[in-house]
Amino acid sequence: MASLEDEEFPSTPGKVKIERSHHHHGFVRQFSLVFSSNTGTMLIWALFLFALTASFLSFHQTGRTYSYFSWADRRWENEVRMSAQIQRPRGMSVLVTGAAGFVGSHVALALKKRGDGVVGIDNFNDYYDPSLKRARQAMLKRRGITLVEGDINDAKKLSKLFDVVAFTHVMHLAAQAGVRYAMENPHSYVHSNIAGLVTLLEVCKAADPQPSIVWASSSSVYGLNDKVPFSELDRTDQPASLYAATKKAGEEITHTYNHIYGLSITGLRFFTVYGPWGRPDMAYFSFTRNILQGKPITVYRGKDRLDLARDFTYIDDIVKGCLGSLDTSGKSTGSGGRKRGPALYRIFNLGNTSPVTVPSLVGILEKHLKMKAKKRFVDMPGNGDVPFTHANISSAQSEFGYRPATDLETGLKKFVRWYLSYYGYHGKYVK
Ligand SMILES: O=C(O)[C@H]1O[C@H](OP(=O)(O)OP(=O)(O)OC[C@H]2O[C@@H](n3ccc(=O)[nH]c3=O)[C@H](O)[C@@H]2O)[C@H](O)[C@@H](O)[C@@H]1O
Repeated sequence: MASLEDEEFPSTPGKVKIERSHHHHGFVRQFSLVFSSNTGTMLIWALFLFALTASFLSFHQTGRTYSYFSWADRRWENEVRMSAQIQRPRGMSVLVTGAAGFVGSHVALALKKRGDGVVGIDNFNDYYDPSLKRARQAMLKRRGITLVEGDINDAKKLSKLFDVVAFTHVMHLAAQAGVRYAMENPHSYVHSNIAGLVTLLEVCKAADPQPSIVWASSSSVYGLNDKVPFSELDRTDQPASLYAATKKAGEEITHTYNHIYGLSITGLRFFTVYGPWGRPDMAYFSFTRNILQGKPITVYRGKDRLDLARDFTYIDDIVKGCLGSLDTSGKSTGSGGRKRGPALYRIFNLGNTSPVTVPSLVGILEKHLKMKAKKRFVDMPGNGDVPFTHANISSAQSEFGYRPATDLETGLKKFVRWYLSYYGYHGKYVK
């Protein structure tokens, strides 16, 4: 299915969005061209082609605008509907963007497990090894979750999904992540975290009923803020990386959609999430790989050789926070492009509330791996890193009982166990 989907509907970065009306205009333009030519043969040919197209369309027509695309045929629709089916009283049907990603795959599984309907979408980009994303997809598939291959910039594909399923919620986790990579590929951040976000919001705004939206912001929005622990009320106007800036922009953009169109929006500021099936670009993951392969690791140090620290948060805690947010998000209030009343707009920190330094992280990994790391200390390059993060989580705690339960030592043990079972001791499958 995926390959056919690709052929019919390639979703590449920078691809121009085609509005529904453009088809119509194109058609009219073609027609007037035919009429302006004076050759009878042309006219006959045009009529013949028109009849052919019309019969093709009516044959495949199911009352939906784009049902004649083969990726969106009956079989495809049924599969999507099945995946979205709710199997508990008062359950929800959730569109999870970035469902082949680290947090996305975990959240999708947790929702399905408790009886909610789930459909995923992911563009399977190669920011990190796509085979890991495919393995997550296979895991979701085994649990009855369909993952559609597509980019969140593809408005047509998103609208089609909303035509097929009246999603009650969107868990928006598709993004260009990574703090330091923003210097290498700035436009990928704008593409996914800004343009993609707006496309998704436009589709959600137009959907009837509108879904409630929960999405991933980032602890990095606190930037150069040095008041600890970070509270949602602290200033977030001094981002240290383009990544952080695009997440901050997302918070402002979602606010406008809440304000104008009545979309219920919850932004979650994740604090350095780690765990099984994690992201290979993150420090705990690449350190593990390098330690096992006997390769050196680079440990950054801050000003005056101060250790950097992160409020590392275990994936299961983050998943609980995501589900808690979905459960308390209330309804969107708009329809037909206008809001009918106020809708929730919320922002929560989801952290662990106990920062750990990077050298301590390495120490824990050494212990679990029973191997010594070859550490190279390097002064923190000016590439977007912040010296430390530390979440105040009282807001999420009082709103939906968020209470992180896994410390770094325990969480990394689970990660290492997964890593060894997935890649093997020698990491021979690691690229
Ligand atoms: O909290 C967040 O919102 C962010 O958390 C992480 O960003 P970061 O905390 O920088 O996570 P890592 O890239 O795993 O780095 C963790 C620590 O290790 C350090 N590090 C990283 C890489 C390296 O080679 N050496 C090294 O010492 C970093 O400076 C940082 O202090 C994620 O990668 C971001 O996508 C996410 O948005």
